[in-house]
Amino acid sequence: MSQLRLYVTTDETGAGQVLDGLSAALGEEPYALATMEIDEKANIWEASVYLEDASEVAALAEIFASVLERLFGSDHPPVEREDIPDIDWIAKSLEGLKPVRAGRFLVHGSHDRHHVRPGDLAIEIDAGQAFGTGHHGTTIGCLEMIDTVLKAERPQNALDLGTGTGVLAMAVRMLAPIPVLATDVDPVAVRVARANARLNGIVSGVDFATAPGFHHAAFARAAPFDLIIANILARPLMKLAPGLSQHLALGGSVILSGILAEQRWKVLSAYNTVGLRHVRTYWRDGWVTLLLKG
Ligand SMILES: C[S@@+](CC[C@H](N)C(=O)[O-])C[C@H]1O[C@@H](n2cnc3c(N)ncnc32)[C@H](O)[C@@H]1O
Repeated sequence: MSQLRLYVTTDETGAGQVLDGLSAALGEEPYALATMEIDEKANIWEASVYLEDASEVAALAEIFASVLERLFGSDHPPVEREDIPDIDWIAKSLEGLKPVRAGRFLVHGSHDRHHVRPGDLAIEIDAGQAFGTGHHGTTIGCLEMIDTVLKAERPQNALDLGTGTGVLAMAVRMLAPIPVLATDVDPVAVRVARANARLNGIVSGVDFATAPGFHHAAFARAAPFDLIIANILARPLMKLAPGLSQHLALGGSVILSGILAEQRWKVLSAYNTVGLRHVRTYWRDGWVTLLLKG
């Protein structure tokens, strides 16, 4: 809904007096809409009232003028009007999300399609109800690690545990035409991931399932996995270590993220216990992404 602003420009004392006067005249509730706009450098003080219903503007302007007359006499500064256009705040916040490069991938919002260059593996994701726009250090770490692993290996299938927006499952699928199982404990994330895959032209090859950990029939059907990626937090990752190793093919690769640098030894120890060895670490913004081998 667009807004209107009625305001008067005075000095600091005057603006304070006008706000007090408006407060008394309008009562408690509308006063919530009365504010002070200050440009201290230019010494401009504006007492304003915002309203959303244009039909109230004449009545409000009259009240405003009577407050000014009482304070400053008939020669008071004029009440001015500003029409404030509608702003799509969601679109505005998306504009702030710049495209992210990680490995050969470019993760971008729909507003940034023009940044895609020939040769980019472009993944389009708009910020929404699931984690994974590509901006977090853990997602970037996983994308870098996926790129590294798929340059060196040819896995026959993959699991993306905690898929969020589906960004990692899509990344795998863009580099390797293999079946991918993408799961999340959150049904909303699964719905978002499925929609994102379709938006990116991935209409087959990725199975989505809502599941906490490994509790879903889809795992039994698809396991063992040659590549498992899990960007969850350190504590759940440690709990998932036995289940994860049971679903990993012999010699398979595991990418783990969501781990703060200081937590990495505990996570590595939990995975050493189930027979995985550490191969590589990627650091980003205080987060680490680990590559392990079964
Ligand atoms: C940090 S986000 C990662 C999203 C995306 N994979 C990425 O890398 O940007 C973690 C996701 O894991 C999901 N999750 C957390 N615990 C889980 C569990 N035990 N089993 C499956 N998914 C889980 C959360 O709902 C969330 O969507």
